[in-house]
Amino acid sequence: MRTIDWDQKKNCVTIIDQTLLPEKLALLEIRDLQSLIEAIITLRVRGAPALGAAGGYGVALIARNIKAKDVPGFVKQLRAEALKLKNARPTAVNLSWGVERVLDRALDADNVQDIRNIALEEAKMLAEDDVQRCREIGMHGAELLKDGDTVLTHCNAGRLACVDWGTALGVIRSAVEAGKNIKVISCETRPLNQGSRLTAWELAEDKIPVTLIADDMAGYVMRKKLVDAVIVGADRIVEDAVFNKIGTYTHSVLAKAHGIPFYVAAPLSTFDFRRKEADVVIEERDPDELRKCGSRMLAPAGVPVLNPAFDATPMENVTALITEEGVFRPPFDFKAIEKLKM
Ligand SMILES: CSC[C@H]1O[C@H](OP(=O)(O)O)[C@H](O)[C@@H]1O
Repeated sequence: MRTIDWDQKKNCVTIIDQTLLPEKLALLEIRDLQSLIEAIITLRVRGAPALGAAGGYGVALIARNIKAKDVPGFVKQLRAEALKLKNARPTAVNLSWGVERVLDRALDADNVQDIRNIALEEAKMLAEDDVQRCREIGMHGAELLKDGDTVLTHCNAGRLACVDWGTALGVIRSAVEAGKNIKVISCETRPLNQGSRLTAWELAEDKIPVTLIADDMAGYVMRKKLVDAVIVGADRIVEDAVFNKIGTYTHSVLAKAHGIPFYVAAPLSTFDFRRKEADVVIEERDPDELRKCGSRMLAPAGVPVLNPAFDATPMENVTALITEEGVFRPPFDFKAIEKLKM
Protein backbone atom coordinates (compact mmCIF):
# COMPACT_ATOMS: atom_id res chain seq x y z
CA MET A 1 0.00 0.00 0.00
CA ARG A 2 1.68 3.25 -1.10
CA THR A 3 1.54 6.44 0.97
CA ILE A 4 0.06 8.25 -2.02
CA ASP A 5 -1.12 6.71 -5.28
CA TRP A 6 -3.51 7.05 -8.25
CA ASP A 7 -6.41 4.58 -8.24
CA GLN A 8 -6.97 3.86 -11.94
CA LYS A 9 -10.36 2.17 -11.34
CA LYS A 10 -11.74 4.92 -9.08
CA ASN A 11 -9.93 7.64 -11.06
CA CYS A 12 -8.79 9.45 -7.92
CA VAL A 13 -5.80 9.99 -5.66
CA THR A 14 -5.55 7.72 -2.62
CA ILE A 15 -3.50 8.54 0.47
CA ILE A 16 -2.86 6.70 3.71
CA ASP A 17 -4.56 8.99 6.25
CA GLN A 18 -1.64 9.38 8.64
CA THR A 19 -3.72 11.18 11.28
CA LEU A 20 -5.39 7.81 12.03
CA LEU A 21 -2.09 5.96 12.68
CA PRO A 22 -1.01 4.02 14.64
CA GLU A 23 -4.49 2.83 15.61
CA LYS A 24 -5.88 2.54 12.09
CA LEU A 25 -4.39 2.02 8.61
CA ALA A 26 -6.91 3.46 6.15
CA LEU A 27 -6.90 4.92 2.66
CA LEU A 28 -8.56 8.25 1.95
CA GLU A 29 -9.85 8.95 -1.58
CA ILE A 30 -9.14 12.47 -2.83
CA ARG A 31 -11.03 13.80 -5.87
CA ASP A 32 -10.58 17.57 -5.75
CA LEU A 33 -8.11 20.29 -4.86
CA GLN A 34 -9.88 21.43 -1.69
CA SER A 35 -9.79 17.93 -0.21
CA LEU A 36 -6.11 17.59 -1.14
CA ILE A 37 -5.20 20.93 0.43
CA GLU A 38 -7.09 19.96 3.59
CA ALA A 39 -5.20 16.65 3.69
CA ILE A 40 -1.86 18.44 3.32
CA ILE A 41 -2.58 21.12 5.96
CA THR A 42 -3.84 18.54 8.49
CA LEU A 43 -0.89 16.21 7.71
CA ARG A 44 -3.08 13.34 6.55
CA VAL A 45 -0.40 13.30 3.84
CA ARG A 46 2.97 14.73 4.88
CA GLY A 47 6.72 14.51 4.42
CA ALA A 48 8.69 16.30 1.72
CA PRO A 49 8.81 13.59 -0.99
CA ALA A 50 5.18 12.61 -0.39
CA LEU A 51 4.27 16.30 -0.72
CA GLY A 52 6.15 16.34 -4.03
CA ALA A 53 3.93 13.52 -5.28
CA ALA A 54 0.87 15.26 -3.81
CA GLY A 55 1.82 18.38 -5.77
CA GLY A 56 2.07 16.37 -8.98
CA TYR A 57 -1.17 14.42 -8.52
CA GLY A 58 -2.83 17.66 -7.39
CA VAL A 59 -2.15 19.25 -10.79
CA ALA A 60 -3.68 16.19 -12.48
CA LEU A 61 -6.79 16.47 -10.26
CA ILE A 62 -7.13 20.20 -10.98
CA ALA A 63 -6.75 19.64 -14.74
CA ARG A 64 -9.37 16.93 -14.67
CA ASN A 65 -11.92 19.08 -12.82
CA ILE A 66 -11.60 22.32 -14.81
CA LYS A 67 -14.61 22.66 -17.14
CA ALA A 68 -13.22 25.38 -19.44
CA LYS A 69 -12.85 24.13 -23.04
CA ASP A 70 -10.71 26.96 -24.46
CA VAL A 71 -6.99 26.50 -23.81
CA PRO A 72 -6.24 30.08 -22.60
CA GLY A 73 -9.11 29.98 -20.09
CA PHE A 74 -8.21 26.44 -19.03
CA VAL A 75 -4.51 27.28 -18.51
CA LYS A 76 -5.34 30.47 -16.57
CA GLN A 77 -7.53 28.51 -14.15
CA LEU A 78 -5.02 25.65 -13.91
CA ARG A 79 -2.22 28.03 -12.93
CA ALA A 80 -4.42 29.84 -10.37
CA GLU A 81 -5.50 26.60 -8.70
CA ALA A 82 -1.95 25.19 -8.78
CA LEU A 83 -0.73 28.27 -6.88
CA LYS A 84 -3.18 27.52 -4.05
CA LEU A 85 -1.75 24.00 -3.87
CA LYS A 86 1.85 25.25 -3.75
CA ASN A 87 0.98 27.53 -0.85
CA ALA A 88 -0.63 24.82 1.29
CA ARG A 89 2.64 24.31 3.24
CA PRO A 90 5.52 26.75 2.62
CA THR A 91 8.67 25.10 3.99
CA ALA A 92 9.05 21.80 2.14
CA VAL A 93 10.32 22.74 -1.31
CA ASN A 94 9.09 19.42 -2.78
CA LEU A 95 5.44 20.52 -2.84
CA SER A 96 6.11 23.43 -5.20
CA TRP A 97 8.71 21.37 -7.08
CA GLY A 98 6.09 18.63 -7.75
CA VAL A 99 3.49 21.17 -8.89
CA GLU A 100 5.94 22.94 -11.23
CA ARG A 101 7.35 19.71 -12.70
CA VAL A 102 3.91 18.40 -13.72
CA LEU A 103 2.58 21.83 -14.76
CA ASP A 104 5.61 22.54 -17.00
CA ARG A 105 5.33 19.14 -18.70
CA ALA A 106 1.52 19.31 -19.16
CA LEU A 107 1.55 22.85 -20.56
CA ASP A 108 3.69 21.67 -23.48
CA ALA A 109 0.41 20.30 -24.88
CA ASP A 110 -1.82 22.49 -27.07
CA ASN A 111 -5.26 21.14 -26.23
CA VAL A 112 -7.22 20.59 -23.03
CA GLN A 113 -7.48 16.79 -23.18
CA ASP A 114 -3.75 16.35 -23.84
CA ILE A 115 -2.96 18.67 -20.93
CA ARG A 116 -5.12 16.49 -18.70
CA ASN A 117 -3.57 13.23 -19.95
CA ILE A 118 0.04 14.45 -19.75
CA ALA A 119 -0.49 15.88 -16.25
CA LEU A 120 -1.60 12.49 -14.94
CA GLU A 121 1.13 10.64 -16.85
CA GLU A 122 3.83 12.94 -15.43
CA ALA A 123 2.41 12.77 -11.90
CA LYS A 124 2.60 8.96 -12.05
CA MET A 125 6.19 9.16 -13.36
CA LEU A 126 7.12 11.55 -10.54
CA ALA A 127 5.78 9.05 -8.01
CA GLU A 128 7.69 6.14 -9.60
CA ASP A 129 10.85 8.29 -9.65
CA ASP A 130 10.45 8.94 -5.93
CA VAL A 131 10.39 5.24 -5.08
CA GLN A 132 13.52 4.66 -7.19
CA ARG A 133 15.32 7.65 -5.67
CA CYS A 134 14.53 6.49 -2.13
CA ARG A 135 15.92 3.05 -2.96
CA GLU A 136 19.12 4.68 -4.25
CA ILE A 137 19.36 6.92 -1.15
CA GLY A 138 18.96 3.78 0.94
CA MET A 139 21.68 1.94 -0.97
CA HIS A 140 24.22 4.78 -0.62
CA GLY A 141 23.35 5.47 3.00
CA ALA A 142 23.46 1.83 4.08
CA GLU A 143 27.21 1.81 3.42
CA LEU A 144 27.64 4.32 6.26
CA LEU A 145 26.17 1.92 8.82
CA LYS A 146 27.89 -1.13 10.27
CA ASP A 147 26.34 -4.30 11.63
CA GLY A 148 25.02 -3.71 15.14
CA ASP A 149 24.67 0.08 14.85
CA THR A 150 21.96 1.98 16.70
CA VAL A 151 20.57 4.96 14.80
CA LEU A 152 18.65 7.84 16.38
CA THR A 153 16.05 9.46 14.16
CA HIS A 154 13.57 12.29 14.52
CA CYS A 155 10.06 12.76 13.17
CA ASN A 156 9.19 10.42 10.31
CA ALA A 157 11.29 10.21 7.19
CA GLY A 158 10.09 6.75 6.29
CA ARG A 159 7.82 5.39 3.59
CA LEU A 160 4.99 7.44 5.13
CA ALA A 161 6.94 10.61 4.24
CA CYS A 162 7.51 9.40 0.68
CA VAL A 163 5.66 7.42 -1.95
CA ASP A 164 7.36 4.32 -0.55
CA TRP A 165 10.60 3.03 1.14
CA GLY A 166 11.61 6.34 2.78
CA THR A 167 14.72 8.48 3.06
CA ALA A 168 16.18 8.29 6.58
CA LEU A 169 14.27 5.07 7.27
CA GLY A 170 15.06 4.01 3.72
CA VAL A 171 18.74 3.99 4.70
CA ILE A 172 17.90 1.79 7.69
CA ARG A 173 15.71 -0.54 5.57
CA SER A 174 18.49 -0.90 2.97
CA ALA A 175 21.10 -1.64 5.65
CA VAL A 176 18.82 -4.31 7.14
CA GLU A 177 18.16 -5.67 3.62
CA ALA A 178 21.97 -5.92 3.22
CA GLY A 179 22.05 -8.16 6.31
CA LYS A 180 23.11 -5.63 8.94
CA ASN A 181 21.47 -5.70 12.37
CA ILE A 182 20.32 -2.12 12.91
CA LYS A 183 18.41 -0.82 15.91
CA VAL A 184 16.57 2.48 15.92
CA ILE A 185 15.86 5.01 18.63
CA SER A 186 12.85 7.03 17.54
CA CYS A 187 12.25 10.43 19.11
CA GLU A 188 8.52 10.92 19.63
CA THR A 189 8.68 14.36 17.97
CA ARG A 190 6.32 16.70 19.72
CA PRO A 191 3.89 18.24 19.14
CA LEU A 192 2.34 15.96 16.47
CA ASN A 193 4.33 12.85 17.40
CA GLN A 194 5.35 11.68 13.95
CA GLY A 195 8.13 9.71 15.62
CA SER A 196 5.93 7.75 18.02
CA ARG A 197 2.83 7.48 15.82
CA LEU A 198 4.51 6.88 12.45
CA THR A 199 8.19 5.89 12.70
CA ALA A 200 7.67 3.45 15.56
CA TRP A 201 4.67 2.01 13.68
CA GLU A 202 6.58 1.65 10.38
CA LEU A 203 9.59 -0.05 12.00
CA ALA A 204 7.43 -2.36 14.10
CA GLU A 205 5.59 -3.36 10.90
CA ASP A 206 8.98 -4.20 9.35
CA LYS A 207 10.18 -5.96 12.52
CA ILE A 208 13.13 -3.57 12.82
CA PRO A 209 13.97 -3.09 16.54
CA VAL A 210 12.83 0.37 17.62
CA THR A 211 12.87 2.10 21.00
CA LEU A 212 10.71 5.15 21.55
CA ILE A 213 12.08 8.06 23.59
CA ALA A 214 10.92 11.53 24.50
CA ASP A 215 12.64 14.23 22.47
CA ASP A 216 14.33 15.52 25.64
CA MET A 217 16.06 12.15 26.12
CA ALA A 218 18.28 12.50 23.03
CA GLY A 219 21.18 13.92 25.05
CA TYR A 220 20.80 11.19 27.65
CA VAL A 221 21.09 8.31 25.13
CA MET A 222 23.98 9.98 23.32
CA ARG A 223 25.93 10.54 26.54
CA LYS A 224 25.26 6.90 27.49
CA LYS A 225 26.93 5.96 24.19
CA LEU A 226 23.74 4.25 23.00
CA VAL A 227 23.79 6.05 19.63
CA ASP A 228 26.17 5.30 16.75
CA ALA A 229 24.64 7.70 14.23
CA VAL A 230 21.83 10.19 13.78
CA ILE A 231 19.92 10.07 10.47
CA VAL A 232 17.14 12.53 9.65
CA GLY A 233 15.17 13.56 6.58
CA ALA A 234 14.81 17.09 5.24
CA ASP A 235 12.15 19.42 3.95
CA ARG A 236 14.43 21.87 2.23
CA ILE A 237 18.22 21.91 1.88
CA VAL A 238 19.87 25.25 1.07
CA GLU A 239 23.56 25.99 0.83
CA ASP A 240 23.95 27.07 4.46
CA ALA A 241 21.30 24.99 6.26
CA VAL A 242 19.02 21.96 6.37
CA PHE A 243 15.36 22.60 7.20
CA ASN A 244 13.70 19.73 8.98
CA LYS A 245 11.22 19.01 11.76
CA ILE A 246 11.57 21.22 14.83
CA GLY A 247 14.06 19.61 17.18
CA THR A 248 16.45 18.48 14.44
CA TYR A 249 18.86 21.34 15.13
CA THR A 250 19.04 20.33 18.80
CA HIS A 251 19.97 16.76 17.84
CA SER A 252 22.68 18.08 15.52
CA VAL A 253 24.27 20.10 18.34
CA LEU A 254 24.10 17.14 20.71
CA ALA A 255 25.54 14.79 18.07
CA LYS A 256 28.42 17.18 17.42
CA ALA A 257 29.11 17.49 21.15
CA HIS A 258 29.29 13.69 21.45
CA GLY A 259 31.28 13.05 18.26
CA ILE A 260 28.36 11.17 16.68
CA PRO A 261 27.89 11.41 12.87
CA PHE A 262 24.81 13.46 11.87
CA TYR A 263 23.49 12.39 8.46
CA VAL A 264 20.75 13.98 6.36
CA ALA A 265 19.02 11.73 3.82
CA ALA A 266 17.10 13.46 1.02
CA PRO A 267 16.49 13.35 -2.73
CA LEU A 268 17.84 16.15 -4.92
CA SER A 269 14.25 17.40 -5.25
CA THR A 270 14.61 18.64 -1.65
CA PHE A 271 17.59 20.84 -2.55
CA ASP A 272 16.86 24.52 -3.17
CA PHE A 273 19.81 26.09 -4.98
CA ARG A 274 18.24 29.54 -5.22
CA ARG A 275 17.83 30.37 -1.52
CA LYS A 276 19.82 30.71 1.70
CA GLU A 277 18.58 30.03 5.22
CA ALA A 278 17.40 33.60 5.73
CA ASP A 279 15.11 33.36 2.68
CA VAL A 280 13.11 30.31 3.80
CA VAL A 281 9.70 30.64 5.49
CA ILE A 282 9.25 28.34 8.46
CA GLU A 283 5.64 27.22 8.82
CA GLU A 284 4.04 28.38 12.07
CA ARG A 285 1.30 25.97 13.06
CA ASP A 286 -1.84 26.09 15.22
CA PRO A 287 -0.95 26.89 18.90
CA ASP A 288 -3.49 24.31 20.06
CA GLU A 289 -1.17 21.59 18.75
CA LEU A 290 0.86 22.35 21.91
CA ARG A 291 -1.97 23.36 24.22
CA LYS A 292 -3.95 20.17 23.63
CA CYS A 293 -3.56 16.46 23.03
CA GLY A 294 -6.77 15.40 21.34
CA SER A 295 -9.52 16.81 23.53
CA ARG A 296 -7.31 16.97 26.65
CA MET A 297 -5.98 20.43 27.63
CA LEU A 298 -2.21 20.32 28.35
CA ALA A 299 -1.94 24.06 29.02
CA PRO A 300 -4.17 26.95 30.06
CA ALA A 301 -6.45 27.97 27.20
CA GLY A 302 -5.02 30.97 25.38
CA VAL A 303 -1.51 30.68 26.83
CA PRO A 304 0.88 32.22 24.27
CA VAL A 305 2.60 29.53 22.16
CA LEU A 306 5.49 29.34 19.69
CA ASN A 307 4.88 26.45 17.28
CA PRO A 308 7.29 26.51 14.32
CA ALA A 309 7.01 23.21 12.40
CA PHE A 310 10.67 23.23 11.35
CA ASP A 311 14.09 24.51 12.34
CA ALA A 312 17.31 25.11 10.44
CA THR A 313 20.44 23.07 11.08
CA PRO A 314 23.59 24.90 9.96
CA MET A 315 25.59 22.95 7.36
CA GLU A 316 28.61 22.85 9.68
CA ASN A 317 26.66 20.44 11.91
CA VAL A 318 26.08 17.99 9.05
CA THR A 319 28.49 15.06 8.66
CA ALA A 320 27.17 14.01 5.24
CA LEU A 321 24.26 14.47 2.84
CA ILE A 322 22.92 11.16 1.54
CA THR A 323 21.23 11.48 -1.86
CA GLU A 324 20.27 9.25 -4.79
CA GLU A 325 23.46 10.47 -6.49
CA GLY A 326 25.65 9.37 -3.60
CA VAL A 327 26.99 10.62 -0.27
CA PHE A 328 28.37 14.19 -0.12
CA ARG A 329 30.72 15.33 2.64
CA PRO A 330 31.94 18.81 3.62
CA PRO A 331 33.01 21.11 2.08
CA PHE A 332 29.73 20.70 0.18
CA ASP A 333 30.06 21.65 -3.48
CA PHE A 334 26.52 22.85 -4.17
CA LYS A 335 27.39 23.82 -7.73
CA ALA A 336 28.44 20.23 -8.46
CA ILE A 337 25.33 18.85 -6.71
CA GLU A 338 23.11 21.26 -8.67
CA LYS A 339 24.55 19.97 -11.96
CA LEU A 340 23.43 16.45 -10.96
CA LYS A 341 19.86 17.71 -10.52
CA MET A 342 19.69 19.01 -14.11
C1 LIG B 1 11.47 12.63 4.17
S1 LIG B 1 10.93 14.22 4.45
C2 LIG B 1 10.18 14.03 6.00
C3 LIG B 1 10.21 15.30 6.78
O1 LIG B 1 8.92 15.92 6.75
C4 LIG B 1 8.48 16.00 8.08
O2 LIG B 1 7.71 17.12 8.36
P1 LIG B 1 6.09 16.96 8.41
O3 LIG B 1 5.81 15.72 9.20
O4 LIG B 1 5.65 18.23 9.07
O5 LIG B 1 5.69 16.86 6.96
C5 LIG B 1 9.75 16.05 8.88
O6 LIG B 1 10.38 17.30 8.77
C6 LIG B 1 10.53 14.97 8.18
O7 LIG B 1 11.88 14.94 8.41
